Amino acid sequence: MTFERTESKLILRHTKGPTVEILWYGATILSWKSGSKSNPALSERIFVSSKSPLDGSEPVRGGIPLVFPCFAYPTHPDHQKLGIHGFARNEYWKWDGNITDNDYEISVKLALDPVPSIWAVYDKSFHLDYVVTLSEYTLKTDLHVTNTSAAPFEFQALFHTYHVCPTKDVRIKPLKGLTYYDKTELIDGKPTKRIEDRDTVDVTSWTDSVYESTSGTYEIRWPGGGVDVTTSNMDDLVIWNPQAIAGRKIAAMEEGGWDNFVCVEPGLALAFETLQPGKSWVGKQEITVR
Ligand SMILES: O=P(O)(O)OC[C@H]1O[C@@H](O)[C@H](O)[C@@H](O)[C@@H]1O
Repeated sequence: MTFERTESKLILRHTKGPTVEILWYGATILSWKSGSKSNPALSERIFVSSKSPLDGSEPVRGGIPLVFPCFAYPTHPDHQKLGIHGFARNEYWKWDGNITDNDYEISVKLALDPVPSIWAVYDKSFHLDYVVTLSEYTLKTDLHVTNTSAAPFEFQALFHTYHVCPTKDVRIKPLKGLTYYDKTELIDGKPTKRIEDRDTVDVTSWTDSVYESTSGTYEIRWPGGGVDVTTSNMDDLVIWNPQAIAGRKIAAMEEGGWDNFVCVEPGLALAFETLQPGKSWVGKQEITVR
């Protein structure tokens, strides 16, 4: 078990072989190599476009970008100066310690506090902790939000996880019966509200769906593989894949990249969480290779 801090990233190494790489920029998880119980060979579980800059000039196109304090373009009056998905994914995070380091798991903490570039666009005082834990077949991400200001504030948060998979074959469940907002079909600029009637959801065409009040436990499967995702305090789930039609408009997306991932994004994406002064909130994601 060990971890290594370089100028650009933090690397975790589990004694059984799995590794995780976290960029200081955005605290973005860039890589998770893990085997599974049925196939111990290590393979990459997180997609990053080969065209993505990793130098802090723009958010990583892939990985697990952290979305805070607004999901998508801002709608809340407190967020009007923010860009899409807020600022957490495009600020440099700081090392905040090694929590556990044993044969079972290794766990580290990164932190983000307001800096002038954040104060310029957001006037709430906050503290973010990001705890990343690696065990043999599982990656856990915990985002802690603390209100360090004198008044309540409202926020959204989300793990924008790009799972490596064969896009045409991947299926996600259980989402049947849930209300979702389809952002690929706008009516008067608003996503179309639908009820999911499929047992399993695919991303064989351009998909940008925000599911409301989800179960918090998901199965992502493709022939010969898959992952299980469990979450805590993340009420909604976004399923996104741009396919060629929207993917070719993204400069940092490699040609055909959309064939190799699905974004399954647990978060608070629709309503806002209210946090009282001095209080903390924790949102969690746990991904286990099948
Ligand atoms: O291009 P970005 O800012 O990384 O966002 C990618 C996608 O992120 C998803 O979460 C949104 O639902 C999509 O609408 C958006 O296109």
